Amino acid sequence: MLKKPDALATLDNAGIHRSGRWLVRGVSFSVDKGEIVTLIGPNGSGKSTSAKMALGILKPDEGEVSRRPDLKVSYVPQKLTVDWTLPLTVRRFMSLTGEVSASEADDAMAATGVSHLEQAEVRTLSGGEFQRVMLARAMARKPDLLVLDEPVQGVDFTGEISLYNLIQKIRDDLRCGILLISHDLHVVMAATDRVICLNGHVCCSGTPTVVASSAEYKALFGARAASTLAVYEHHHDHTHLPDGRVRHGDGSITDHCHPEDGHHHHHSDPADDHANPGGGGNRNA
Ligand SMILES: Nc1ncnc2c1ncn2[C@@H]1O[C@H](COP(=O)(O)OP(=O)(O)OP(=O)(O)O)[C@@H](O)[C@H]1O
Repeated sequence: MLKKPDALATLDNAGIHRSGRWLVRGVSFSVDKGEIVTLIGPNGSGKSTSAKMALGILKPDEGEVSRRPDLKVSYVPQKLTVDWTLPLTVRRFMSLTGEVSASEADDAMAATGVSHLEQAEVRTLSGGEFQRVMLARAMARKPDLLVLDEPVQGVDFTGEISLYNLIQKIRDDLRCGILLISHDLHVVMAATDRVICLNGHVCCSGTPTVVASSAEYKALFGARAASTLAVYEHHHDHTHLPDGRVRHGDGSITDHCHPEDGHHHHHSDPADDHANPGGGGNRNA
């Protein structure tokens, strides 16, 4: 594979062999500077294993993995092994490893909207607050490559949309590459440049639209899944006022948003509508 000058990490035909079997094999993809790459695939399909090769945590048993020299990576794993019975404030948690200065921690907490939680105990945080703190901690290190393993787990879907917006903002601010492992087969964030669909090997890859319409994706997940691969888009069609009322795009104000106005729905890419006749990729349907 020809190495691209902007590539931060490149997997070339990489495989991991454990306990007498290949966990993944023949995996090739790269993450470039400023790019968001999303890994999808069923449970056990090798998403985390592939991400760990990109990070350099796992060495491939065949094929090659290369990373830009001096690449700074931040990794938010799927699970943390921390003894949560110990009291630990968000502020302390931000700088546990000692790599982040107080002002870097301040900036990151402000960017992810968790400054007000500085003195809160980490174990008391809600799922969404915890994910934001994890993101703040990862971005404070100003990585070139940020790897997020299922960053929206335990987050409701309005929260998901705002987390996805936040991830996009981190990419834009830091100009870093982001490798995102998605917990949801059928929803990828709109800002994803490339989707890699894994099933022990790369099943198919490309833009979200290309992946949704590929025969391999349909064979793996079924035609129904293919017709519902939705792409998150955040439409600012109304704003929530502090008193709980809602101001709509046309300026009118109501007590709450109408269920039929598209609020909290996942919209598919308009360009994708032909592939998506079943209701605009609305996961609520
Ligand atoms: N050290 C190991 N030894 C043996 N098998 C392993 C090892 N690590 C992972 N596996 C197996 O490799 C496969 C791929 O695991 P991986 O965690 O990469 O999948 P995943 O796609 O991230 O899954 P999930 O969506 O469930 O998080 C799984 O079947 C897992 O049980």
